Amino acid sequence: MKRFDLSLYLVLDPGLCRVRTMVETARLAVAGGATMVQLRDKEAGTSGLVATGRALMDVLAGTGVKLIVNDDVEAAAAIDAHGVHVGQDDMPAIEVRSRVGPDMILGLSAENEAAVRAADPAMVDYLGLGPVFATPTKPDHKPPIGFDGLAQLARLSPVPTVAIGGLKAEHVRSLFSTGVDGMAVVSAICSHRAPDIAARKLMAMIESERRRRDP
Ligand SMILES: Cc1ncc(COP(=O)(O)OP(=O)(O)O)c(N)n1
Ligand SMILES: Cc1nc(C(=O)O)sc1CCOP(=O)(O)O
Ligand SMILES: [Mg+2]
Repeated sequence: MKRFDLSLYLVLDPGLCRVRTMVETARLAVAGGATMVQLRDKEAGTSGLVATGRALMDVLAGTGVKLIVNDDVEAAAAIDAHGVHVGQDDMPAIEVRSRVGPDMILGLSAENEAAVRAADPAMVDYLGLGPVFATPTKPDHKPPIGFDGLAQLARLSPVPTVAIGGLKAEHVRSLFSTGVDGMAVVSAICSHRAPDIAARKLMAMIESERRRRDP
């Protein structure tokens, strides 16, 4: 049984971390309550990802927070990361699974019903659903699905789900009423002047929303 908590999923972006390194941003965000971290750096190449990924693994050691590597299966294996995340246009999940073995967490993006229905729970551990809203963080994003589309996809999913795309603190209540298991953010934490404060506020809102729904 793989253990991971999608509640507050930080996706790192070196451009948006601005004054801090991704490693320092992750350290602060986890101190504030982030439950999962993804290393996403489109420019780094495998060797750059491996260097940053190893430093992230050091920072996350003992916290229980999982490190997921975006796109690059080779880097994920070299880092001995906890998992890898791929999209519909990346290496197919079945091939990723055959390369990383049964124990690594495998996340897959899904933006429509067909993609959710095609997800095989024997291969995939969670789905990233979105974008919920348009976002400048990923200029090539697919059409936004909104909360209604998100609720429909979450209902159909055979595995836990995390929503992504344009999500901020003011969305927590509506977001968790769709049935998703977590909220993935880039700018809401990376671009904040204090990533620990941003994460603490988001996590407090998530926990309060969960208590309200399930007292
Ligand atoms: C948690 C999560 N969900 C979705 C994505 C997007 O993945 P993908 O569609 O492969 O796009 P890129 O991130 O590779 O640009 C994600 N990274 N994380
Ligand atoms: C990495 C990513 N994937 C998306 C998808 O829709 O699959 S949207 C996105 C970027 C989300 O950034 P922000 O929280 O700053 O809006
Ligand atoms: Mg990808």
